[in-house]
Amino acid sequence: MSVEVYYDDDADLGLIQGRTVAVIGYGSQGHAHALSLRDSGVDVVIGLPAGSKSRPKAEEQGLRVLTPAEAAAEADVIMILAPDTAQRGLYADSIAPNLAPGKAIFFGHGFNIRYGLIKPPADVDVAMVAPKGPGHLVRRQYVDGKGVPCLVAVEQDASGNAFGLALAYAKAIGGTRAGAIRTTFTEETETDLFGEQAVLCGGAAALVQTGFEVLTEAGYAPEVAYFECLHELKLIVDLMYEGGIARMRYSISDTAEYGDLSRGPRVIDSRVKEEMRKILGEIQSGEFAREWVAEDEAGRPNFAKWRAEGTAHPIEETGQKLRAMMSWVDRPITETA
Ligand SMILES: NC(=O)C1=CN([C@@H]2O[C@H](COP(=O)(O)OP(=O)(O)OC[C@H]3O[C@@H](n4cnc5c(N)ncnc54)[C@H](OP(=O)(O)O)[C@@H]3O)[C@@H](O)[C@H]2O)C=CC1
Ligand SMILES: CC[C@](O)(C(C)=O)C(=O)O
Ligand SMILES: [Mg+2]
Ligand SMILES: [Mg+2]
Repeated sequence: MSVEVYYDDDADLGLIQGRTVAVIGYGSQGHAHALSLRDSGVDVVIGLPAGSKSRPKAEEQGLRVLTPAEAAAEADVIMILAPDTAQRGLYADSIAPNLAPGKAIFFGHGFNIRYGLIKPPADVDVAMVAPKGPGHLVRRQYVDGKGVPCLVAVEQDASGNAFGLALAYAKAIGGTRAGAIRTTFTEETETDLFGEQAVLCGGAAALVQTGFEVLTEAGYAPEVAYFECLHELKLIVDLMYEGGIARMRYSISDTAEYGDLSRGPRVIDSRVKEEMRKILGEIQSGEFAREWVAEDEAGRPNFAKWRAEGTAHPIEETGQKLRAMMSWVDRPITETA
């Protein structure tokens, strides 16, 4: 592999155990980082606004909860795990006034640093520890004695040991058990945004909805269309996840494989690839970030409209009815470990 990968033996847990870490936000990532840091012997304090609905959850887990400003003032390392759009205001109001030389500010995603929305002073370390999985899986893996691979990056090395500190943090949440890959804020941010827009969320959701529409508009039963376009996707993705596209093709019938090889490139054709390049260009130029920040500042009118349209899509009603028949779909991955 051409990337640098670091494991438990490369990381010194002592570097983080001697510090107080403020985890700002207690959602998907925040709860996983905070609980695993604590279980790794790190002094943890949670930063949440007074009215936050996450407060009772953190307190029930025995964590000390302060306001973001109070937590940032106490901490040596401040991990920002609030929503990306909240981070700029949070930083200006609560974090920046409580930074001091020698402190470190950490992120779980590089958006605000990459697009210059947060500009920390030169005398603090700026690093990222970004698990490549949802927070609930990060926590579940840690509890099981395993880990989710992490991306680790340093944007600013004021102390001279920012990378060591970030690796220690990754070890404390189980990341170096699986492997921590060194990257940059730019690479993590741009690839993360591209992946979620073009392939994982945007691309996959549009593919599923469009396939469902083509079948139902042609008169096929929505229930049958749901099974073919959404339900079985998990089976196929699980095969790819376990052994790549080759493993999936090995497992399916020859009829399916011939259809895949001969028809797939007609669906995802050169026009789609060109559109993907355009989307990547908008991410690289900052156009997407400017659009999203403006949309958020305007109260998210398009976001709300598109979200409502997605919820009203006929595939959702069909899916709700069918999932009620599936006794095994009863443990959402959002359940706390
Ligand atoms: N979801 C994931 O699996 C992944 C997320 N990331 C990154 O991790 C970061 C956190 O995302 P995620 O865990 O999904 O976020 P969530 O939306 O799950 O949780 C956000 C948390 O921040 C709190 N919060 C909201 N506003 C503020 C504020 N102004 N100050 C302090 N806390 C606030 C929320 O409290 P309340 O309950 O009151 O709303 C909630 O506890 C993001 O940068 C994201 O890109 C990276 C990899 C994967
Ligand atoms: C794929 C979506 C993601 O990038 C993630 C869970 O990694 C996100 O921003 O939520
Ligand atoms: Mg991601
Ligand atoms: Mg993302």
